[in-house]
Amino acid sequence: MAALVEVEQTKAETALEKELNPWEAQAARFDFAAKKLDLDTGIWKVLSQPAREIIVHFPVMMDDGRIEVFTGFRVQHSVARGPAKGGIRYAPDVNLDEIRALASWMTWKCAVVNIPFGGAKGGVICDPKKMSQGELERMTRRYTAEMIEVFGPEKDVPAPDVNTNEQTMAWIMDTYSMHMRQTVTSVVTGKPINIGGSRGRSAATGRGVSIACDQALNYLGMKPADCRVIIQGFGNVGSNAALLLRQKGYSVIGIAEWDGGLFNADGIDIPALAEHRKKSGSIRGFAGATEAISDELLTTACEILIPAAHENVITSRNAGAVKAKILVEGANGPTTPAADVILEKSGVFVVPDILANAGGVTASYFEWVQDRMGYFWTEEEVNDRLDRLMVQSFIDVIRYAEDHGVNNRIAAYMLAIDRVAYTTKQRGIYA
Ligand SMILES: NC(=O)C1=CN([C@@H]2O[C@H](COP(=O)(O)OP(=O)(O)OC[C@H]3O[C@@H](n4cnc5c(N)ncnc54)[C@H](O)[C@@H]3O)[C@@H](O)[C@H]2O)C=CC1
Ligand SMILES: O=C(O)CCC(=O)C(=O)O
Repeated sequence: MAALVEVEQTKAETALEKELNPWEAQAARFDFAAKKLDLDTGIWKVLSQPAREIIVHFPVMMDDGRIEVFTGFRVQHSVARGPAKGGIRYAPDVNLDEIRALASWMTWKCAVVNIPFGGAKGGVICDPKKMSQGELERMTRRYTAEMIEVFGPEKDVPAPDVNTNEQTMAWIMDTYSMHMRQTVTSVVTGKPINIGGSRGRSAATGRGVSIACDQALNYLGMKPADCRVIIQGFGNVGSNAALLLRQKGYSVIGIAEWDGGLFNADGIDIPALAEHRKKSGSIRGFAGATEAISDELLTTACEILIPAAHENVITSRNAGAVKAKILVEGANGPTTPAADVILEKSGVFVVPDILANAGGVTASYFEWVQDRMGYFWTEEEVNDRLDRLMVQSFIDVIRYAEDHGVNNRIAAYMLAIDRVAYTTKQRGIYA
């Protein structure tokens, strides 16, 4: 048994040197952190695989009368600490390895912020940009019906992720409730407020990212007024982080989107940009900044870089050119293990995804709690609790990094694995 771990851990160290897909990247970091923790071999085996993987192929009637068959996934990595929790994404390139990685990151993320959930993620292979609202609704409802035994307030609680939103969650909640013959609001989080959503949830991931920036600055002895910020992705996470950071006195000088970037050395008027995007559907053509090449913004001089779009954008190809002092990962898995090695050598302070973007699931936890007690908090109450939890989690990760002499990412994994392993052992494994 010990020999198996040694072989796997040597593999992990080698894997940290080359580019990996998100699931391999997760596994390499998990193995590396597990080795540092001297994790029991049996528990290592339990936590190195997802507990459940569900794949469904289901028909949807398209607007023109055609029948299309879509493939959907739900992966539950762990339910040791509570019901599985995690978002659902819609994109053409969704695949099982990606969903596996995202599910396991949810396990670690919930453990880092110490909320009573396990980890899951779902996805459907589709191109939402090419689908009507009606098609999206029918696809969402059928996907939910296929997952009716999988989802549940005590089993698995979905939330929004890339290309899904409050409306998607409302459809899931309604479909689930139809099958249960009663309204079950706590089956999803990230819902509209009038049907059991929480105040503060829609902006919570961006808010958490902004708190992570404040904490990093505090730790490094820097001030918001001296900070230029560049953000990749102006969706839920990126736009809310940008709005809040600007309010706090940071200067957001660059925004990178899939169809082009914007740059203004004096700072971009973010509320005006959000309004422009709402009206035109794109950040392009915004009068308050000059056009920039999206990929080049990742390596433009700034104090804080926030990838908030998707995985594997900071790789061994561009990590050496990153000029930011601080990398705050709004997206899940934006940095590859090979890039980690380069960033560490150049002294970039990394706030890893499983800490930096944990504000969303934390507010989801608050929403689930409020739904179950049927009593709702003010936005101020939600934000105060979120703030306290994010600050404490940041302190916990930094302390772990200092105590164990590891970087912040490995520290966050170690802290999370330690908590999940403890609970897994405590619950026992006999059926
Ligand atoms: N929504 C949430 O509460 C949470 C989201 N995340 C992660 O944050 C990231 C973004 O998620 P959301 O903001 O929810 O998704 P979203 O769908 O609202 O926004 C994503 C944005 O990224 C842009 N984008 C796509 N490809 C791009 C590219 N190549 N370059 C630049 N921009 C690009 C899209 O146009 C869109 O504006 C994902 O990694 C997601 O898993 C993490 C924690 C919670
Ligand atoms: O709010 C949630 O439950 C999960 C959000 C999510 O998908 C994530 O943190 O990656």
